Amino acid sequence: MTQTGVHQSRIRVWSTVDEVATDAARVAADAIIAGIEARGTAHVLFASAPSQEAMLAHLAQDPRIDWSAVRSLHMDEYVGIPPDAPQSFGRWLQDRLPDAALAGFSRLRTDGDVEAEVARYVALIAEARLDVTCLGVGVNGHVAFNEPDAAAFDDPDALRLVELDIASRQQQVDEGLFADLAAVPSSAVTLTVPVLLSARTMVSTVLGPHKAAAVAQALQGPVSVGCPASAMQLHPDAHWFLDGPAASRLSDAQPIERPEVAGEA
Ligand SMILES: O=C1O[C@H](COP(=O)(O)O)[C@@H](O)[C@H](O)[C@H]1O
Repeated sequence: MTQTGVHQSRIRVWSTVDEVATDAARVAADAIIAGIEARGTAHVLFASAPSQEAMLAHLAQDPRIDWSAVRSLHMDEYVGIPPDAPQSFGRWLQDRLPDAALAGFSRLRTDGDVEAEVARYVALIAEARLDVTCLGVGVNGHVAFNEPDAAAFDDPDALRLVELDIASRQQQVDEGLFADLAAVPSSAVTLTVPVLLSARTMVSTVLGPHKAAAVAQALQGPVSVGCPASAMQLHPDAHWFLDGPAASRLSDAQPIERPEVAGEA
């Protein structure tokens, strides 16, 4: 697939991180509430990343959400990381979900029998009807740990063991999560692209100038495993929430809402 600029993704650019986060959380909340209204329970897939911090803080405080009716899953985990390590994606999410959501949070543990844990999590995913995936994009265009040229958009597996791209590992250092490259695990388990995209709604929150190239490639480049985030062009209900620096390399190839510009909302 090499289509470019013909997709229906909604792109909104805001001036401040708080505005980005507020808008993204509102759309995620609407999808969660719709899931609860339709089926009594909503299933949400969360990324565990700094870009998601403010969005999740707003979402957690949304008084419209009955968190006891929300089933939360996460996307990926480093292989072998201790469950209480601050870099553990499962711990990151556990620390940020509201208390009422914790009973419904299924954590992916990789500190024991990884094969058995993958089988357990695959079964959970198979049962889930995902209402919304909340994610960001890596500097190299990865989503979860689906790395450029290693990801498959038609992957038959739901979860797989992957080696991390050097750019992904360096990103973790640059974000202050690990002291140096040697400290970043080299492998992880990740939900695959078809699973991420199986949610009814995609809420992609991307911040900062270091993401500008990946955002432009994802939204205005070809749909290609060279940029795994470009798969979102194929999703019928994908929403992108960007700050100005992250959006700085986008052209006007498709409509971009810029409510941060007075009078243009
Ligand atoms: O959703 C995701 O986004 C992050 C990129 O966000 P950042 O906050 O770390 O800059 C990505 O690394 C992660 O794998 C993905 O799941």
